[in-house]
Amino acid sequence: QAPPSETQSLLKLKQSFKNSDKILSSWIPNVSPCSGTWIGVVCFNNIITGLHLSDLSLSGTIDVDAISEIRGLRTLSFVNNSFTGPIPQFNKLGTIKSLLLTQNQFSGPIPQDFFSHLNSLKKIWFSGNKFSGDIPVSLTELDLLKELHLESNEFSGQLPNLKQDIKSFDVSNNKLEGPIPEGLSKFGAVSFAGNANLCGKPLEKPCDGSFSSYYSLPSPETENRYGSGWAVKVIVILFLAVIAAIIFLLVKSKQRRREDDDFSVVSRDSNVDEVMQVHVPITRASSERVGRRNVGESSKRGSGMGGARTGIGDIVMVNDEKGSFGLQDLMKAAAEVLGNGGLGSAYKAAMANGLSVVVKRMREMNKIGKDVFDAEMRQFGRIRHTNILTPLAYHYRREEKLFVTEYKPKGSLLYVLHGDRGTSHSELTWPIRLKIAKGIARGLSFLYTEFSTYDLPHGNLKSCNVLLNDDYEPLLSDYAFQPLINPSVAVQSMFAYKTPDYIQNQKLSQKADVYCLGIIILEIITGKFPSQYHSNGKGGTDVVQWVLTAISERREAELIDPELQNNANSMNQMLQLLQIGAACTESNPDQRVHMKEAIRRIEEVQL
Ligand SMILES: Nc1ncnc2c1ncn2[C@@H]1O[C@H](COP(=O)(O)OP(=O)(O)OP(=O)(O)O)[C@@H](O)[C@H]1O
Repeated sequence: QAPPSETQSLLKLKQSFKNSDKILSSWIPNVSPCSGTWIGVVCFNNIITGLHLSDLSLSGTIDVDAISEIRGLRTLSFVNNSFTGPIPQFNKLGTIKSLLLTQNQFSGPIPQDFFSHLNSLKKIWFSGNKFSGDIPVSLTELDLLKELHLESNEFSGQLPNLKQDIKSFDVSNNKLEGPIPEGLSKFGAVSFAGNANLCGKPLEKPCDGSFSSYYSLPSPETENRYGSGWAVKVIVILFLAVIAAIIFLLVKSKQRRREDDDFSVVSRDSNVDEVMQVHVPITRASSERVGRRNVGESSKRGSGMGGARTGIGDIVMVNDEKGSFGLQDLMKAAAEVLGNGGLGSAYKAAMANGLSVVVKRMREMNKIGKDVFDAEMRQFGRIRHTNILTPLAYHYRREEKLFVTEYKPKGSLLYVLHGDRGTSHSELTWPIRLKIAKGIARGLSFLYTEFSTYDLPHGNLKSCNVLLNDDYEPLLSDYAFQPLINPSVAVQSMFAYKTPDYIQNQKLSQKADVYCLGIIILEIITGKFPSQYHSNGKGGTDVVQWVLTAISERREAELIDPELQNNANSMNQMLQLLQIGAACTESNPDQRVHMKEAIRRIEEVQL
């Protein structure tokens, strides 16, 4: 039991939030916060060690005094909520190790001495807010700091000289300027991208004379040694280099403006944008409601200027097994909105040559340079496996990337399992469901070889990312994206980040993919929509908990989808698959089966 005073503190904290009555309805006085029922409260040996209040749409104020009364608290997460205003006084929480505020609307400067008494801090994630002003210099005092994520804010000024042994670092997309301190130059250029005035290693932009104030001027001794003639030569060379850089940038920006214009048809069609706000993941009818339209029709600018100037080069084909197409073909295609997922919006384009494709506008991949993106896409384009959806083409712009795949008329496993309960659903017999489970396992086995060095060879495995061929052979999509996506967005939109591994310990390994596989298996066998797919956990069935309880009470048979009842002879095999799903969703990743073992066990299940 947690001390009663700490229960009171949490209830005080709850009061400080808006709308918490519903969202934190599980926080009630007569039940211990460590009973396992209080949403977001993490305990170890009945000591409250973490508050993981992510993805809950919380807003209002945060009663930091109440939090400071919880003595064992080490992790505080408010990731992806709606808090606004200046940073709360978290600097009162002297023993905190992880402070995660990513994706809120916090704004304004952070006091320079904010971190001075937070000596235990290891992880600071403030990305995706509106923090401004200088990055606090007191960060340099945090000896234990391992992860610092400040990307996508409005920080300005110079980077402090951080000398700690930081493992994960990102300040991209701010307004920082000046040289990158030597201790930080070990991080890749993507960690600094989107700051127009940063210079030095690892950016390709050397610090020129305009930043001379950041460097010590040559000492009189050096002056004497080389003489003033040497200084004049350096100044002339620098001057010429600056002129050359300006000409280069002018030419580049002209080119970029042209690329932007070329793509105006697809990316700036205001009507398409408007309807793409609607999230329509399950019913196919929803796309029909939105209606059909020729994408090129609604934008004069696009059908005119874009059409005349663009060539096939605007779309880069990485796999031409279905034939080649260009931007013009896409512009003339009839478009239907399919949905607006976490990584971007998707629409179907039916081209005149009979080929229908899905164009996915990927948001928040702006960390990636064109060359790296091109190399990744070409690697994806070379994949040939029965259970993997190979992309056809891509389009790269700085602010937006498009990803084109073949349209699969049967839709996703999510749609077939839970969508309009039409004929497709009744076709989901036990043999078909087992075929789907085995196909998913084979696709994963392939990805685990092809992307074996990735932390997350899939990373976004869920039933809407399992498409079905006409014969129900499954095809995995949206795989291996993690290295391409801005971390703050990955946290919000990739399903691996919704696993207990990440929610409780902010750690991700290949075991997170195993957990996601487990959810799909339980979904296939129970026919239930997993509550895990909702970011606030509301709606659907908590399949993991339901299966765990039923197995411990030896009521497994009740879990099988009633629509599979007439496959009674295969009951043992269904229970065998259910047990694999349960093993994959074991909450402790160390005790969870490995992907290889899970795949082997799925392959063993007989009809
Ligand atoms: N190639 C495809 N053929 C047919 N339907 C597709 C195809 N690709 C995606 N879809 C469907 O279009 C809808 C929108 O897809 P999208 O990938 O944008 O979002 P999502 O899968 O719901 O979420 P996320 O972005 O997290 O993967 C989904 O229902 C998906 O199953």
